[in-house]
Amino acid sequence: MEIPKVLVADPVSQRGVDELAAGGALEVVVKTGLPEAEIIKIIPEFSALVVRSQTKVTANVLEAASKLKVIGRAGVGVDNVNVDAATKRGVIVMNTPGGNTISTAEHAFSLLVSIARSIPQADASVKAGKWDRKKYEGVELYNKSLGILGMGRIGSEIARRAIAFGMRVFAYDPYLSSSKARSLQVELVENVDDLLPHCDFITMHMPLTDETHHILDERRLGLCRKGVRIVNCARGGLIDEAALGVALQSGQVAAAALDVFEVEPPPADFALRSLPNIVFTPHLGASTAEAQENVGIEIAQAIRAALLEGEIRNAVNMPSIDAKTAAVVKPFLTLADKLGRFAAQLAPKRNDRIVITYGGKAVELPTEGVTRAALTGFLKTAGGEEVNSVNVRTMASTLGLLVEEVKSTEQTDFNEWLHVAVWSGDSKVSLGGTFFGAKNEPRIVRLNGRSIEAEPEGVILLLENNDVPGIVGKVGTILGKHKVNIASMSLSRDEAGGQALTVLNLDSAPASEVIQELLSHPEISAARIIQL
Ligand SMILES: NC(=O)c1ccc[n+]([C@@H]2O[C@H](COP(=O)([O-])OP(=O)(O)OC[C@H]3O[C@@H](n4cnc5c(N)ncnc54)[C@H](O)[C@@H]3O)[C@@H](O)[C@H]2O)c1
Ligand SMILES: O=C(O)[C@H](O)COP(=O)(O)O
Repeated sequence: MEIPKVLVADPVSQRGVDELAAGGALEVVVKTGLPEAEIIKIIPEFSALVVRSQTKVTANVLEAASKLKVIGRAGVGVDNVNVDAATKRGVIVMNTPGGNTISTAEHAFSLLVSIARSIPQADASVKAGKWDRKKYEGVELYNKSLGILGMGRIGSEIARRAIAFGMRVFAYDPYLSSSKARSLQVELVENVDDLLPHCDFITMHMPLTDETHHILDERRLGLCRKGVRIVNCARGGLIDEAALGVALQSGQVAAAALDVFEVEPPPADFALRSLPNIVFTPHLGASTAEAQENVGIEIAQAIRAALLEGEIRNAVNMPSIDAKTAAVVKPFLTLADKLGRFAAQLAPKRNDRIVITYGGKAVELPTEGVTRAALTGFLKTAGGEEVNSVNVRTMASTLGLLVEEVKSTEQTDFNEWLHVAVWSGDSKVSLGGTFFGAKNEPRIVRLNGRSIEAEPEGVILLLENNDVPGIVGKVGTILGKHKVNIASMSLSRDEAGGQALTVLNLDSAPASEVIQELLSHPEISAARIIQL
C-alpha cells in the first residue's frame, strides 16, 4: 500500500515533524518558504499539508491538490487558507486552538510594557552610544485602565495578567456573557465607543471579520483618551494603519505596538516604519519554543488520526457526523442552521442561554450534529470563518453561552419539530421549524410564539402592524413601487383588529428608504429584514 505523504510548508517544531513521521506510517517532506507556483507543482503527490500563517493555501493550490485530504494549521487563524475552496474540494482544515494562547498573551503583554516604558527605543538609543534618561521617561501600568477588545482565550489571559499588575480592566466583546465577564473580574462595556474614552491602554484580541475590520478607524481613534497606548497582536486589518499613523503623529495615540499587519510582511514603503513612537514585531505572538511544541505535536497527532484512523479533531470546516448519519439528518442540519442565523439577527448580541428543542419524530434523530448546526448558525457573526460545527461548543463555552438540548415528548402540531430559543437576561427570542409536504420542504412556523409560515431562505421582511383592512395592499404597493417582488406572505394576529405579525419572503432585499417608507405608515410599528 502506498504510504501517504505529508508536506510541511512552514516551520513547525522538530518534535511535531518527528511525531508525524513516527513509525514510518507517513512520509514527511519539509520544504518551507516555497512560492505558490512551486507548491502547485509538488502538491499533487501529498495527502496532507501542514502550514502556519505564512504559506497561502489558495484556490489554485487546492485545485492542483488531487490527493489532498487534510490541511493542518499549526496555530489558530486560518485566514491564509481558502477554507471555502478546501470545503468544496472535500479537504478537511484543522487547527490547534489554545496551543499558543499563553505565548500570545505573554507577547501582547510584553508589548504593552514595552510601549509604557519605550524599552525598544531606549535600547536602540543606548546601543547608538547615547545616555538619554529624560527622553525615555515612561508611565506605570499600576492604577491605569486597560481596554481589551475581544475577550476570548487570549483576551482572558491578558485580563488576568493586567489585574495582577493593578490595572482596571474594561472589556468589549458583544458575544461574551455577563456572568463570564464577572468571573474574569472585568467591566463589560456594551459599546466599543463607550470603552475608548476610559482607557489608557487598549489591546486587541478578536478575529478579523467583516464586523471587526478597521474597528479602530479614524473616528474611533479620535474617541480615545488623548495619549492612549495601543497593542495589536491579533490580526492586521483590525486597525486602520493610515489613521493610526496620523494619530501617532498628532500625539492622540502616544505609542503603539503591532505584531500583525494589513499586509505581511509590510511593504518597503510602509509609512508607519518611520515613526518613533511605534514598535513592531514580525508576527511573533506564537513564536515560543513551548507554543510551537504544543501546536506542532497537536497538529501532527490530528493529521495522523485523520489519515490513518479517519478520526477528525478540531476541524474548522467539517460536520462532526459520518456520511450515513449525515444523509438522514441533512435537512435538519440546514433547518437548524437557518433557525440559528434567524435567531442571531433577532436576538441581542450578548446572550446567556440557547435551548434547542426536538419534538415529534425529530426526537429520534442523532441530535448532536443538528444542535451544533443551530449553534453554528447562531454564532457565525461572533466567530467568523473559524467557527463550525466541530468547534462551536467550545466557542459557546468561551463566551459563557449555556447550550441546552431538550427532547420533548409533548404533543406538537407537526410531525417533526425543531425549536431554537435564546435568552438574554429575561428577554427571549424563539423560532420553530418543521417540514411540509411530500418534498419535505423546510418552513419556519413559529416566531416568538406566534404562528407564521416562511421559507427559511433568502430575504425575509418582518412587519409588526395593526390588524386593519388595506394594510396588505399598502405593503404590496410600496414594495411593488420599488420593484421588490413578494414570493410569499403570511399573517398572524393576536385577535381580530389587534396586533399582527406579517412575514414576507422577498425576491430581493429592499433598500433602507423602502423600510423607512413602510415605517412611515401609521399602522406599521416595526419593519426589519432578515437574511438567510
Ligand atoms: N499574533 C499572533 O501570533 C497570534 C497568535 C494566536 C492568535 N492570534 C489571533 O488572536 C485573535 C484571538 O485569538 P483567540 O485564540 O483569543 O480567539 P478566541 O476565538 O478565543 O477569541 C476571540 C474573541 O473575539 C470575540 N469577538 C468576535 N467578534 C467580535 C467583535 N465584533 N467585537 C469584539 N469581540 C469580538 C469573540 O466573541 C471571542 O470571545 C485571533 O485573531 C487569532 O487569529 C494571533
Ligand atoms: O493565528 C495564529 O495562531 C497566529 O497568528 C500564529 O501564527 P504563526 O503560526 O504563523 O506564528
